[in-house]
Amino acid sequence: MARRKLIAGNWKMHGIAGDLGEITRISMASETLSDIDTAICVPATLIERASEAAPGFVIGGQDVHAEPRGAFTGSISAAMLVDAGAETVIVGHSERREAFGETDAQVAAKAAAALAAGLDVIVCCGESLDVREAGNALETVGKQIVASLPGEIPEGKLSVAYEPIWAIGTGKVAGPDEIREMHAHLRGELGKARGETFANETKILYGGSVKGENAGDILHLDHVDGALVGGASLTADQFIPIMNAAAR
Ligand SMILES: O=C(CO)COP(=O)(O)O
Repeated sequence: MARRKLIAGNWKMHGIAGDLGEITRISMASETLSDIDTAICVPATLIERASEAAPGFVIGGQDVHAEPRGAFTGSISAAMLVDAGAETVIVGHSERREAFGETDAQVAAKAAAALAAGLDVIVCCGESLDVREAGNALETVGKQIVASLPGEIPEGKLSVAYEPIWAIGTGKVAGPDEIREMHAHLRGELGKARGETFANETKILYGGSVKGENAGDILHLDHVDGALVGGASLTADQFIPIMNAAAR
């Protein structure tokens, strides 16, 4: 089954209004690549302006609260993201799991809230270097992703991003065999947990030091349906070559 590739950028805590030109340029390039999907997940402060700067281009958030409203200082609800113009959101990024202690169950609740508001969701998973070196990466990440999925998942609304923590922002990329093996394992686990149809339609993205120079080698591996890109999503000059590699 052919899954459309998704190239999603995660700006993390980078970007102010003066950087929106990068999104405009990325958006214009995406219009020429009709076979792939593209999105940029910006800081919450930029969602509305990025949506206005690039009409028709998918802008996303980087986190969402599981509750619809309430006394949660500093948090953003799914409805607020939609109101600002977001169409997708990342949940369960390892930086949030590590820095804010987010559990699989909390990630699943966030994903459920986002889906209920009509957002697409990218659920992240990935192992630490210790886990990889102990030989437990497949088992750990397989369990993590299954436990991070919400109960109800409308068709085509959820993607998974496999991001080995040791490859994020380090310039170290997982090897082709490691990526292929993990993605195949995750698809198998998704199949066992949610059925073959769900497993086959769910995009599994790779993330961790993806750049224009390595994207072509990663994006056409079996079971790799796109990329979640950090540093190289911050400028059009670096992001567009990754989009082009996906479209080849
Ligand atoms: O964490 C990532 C994307 O969510 C990956 O970041 P880098 O591409 O900067 O390694």
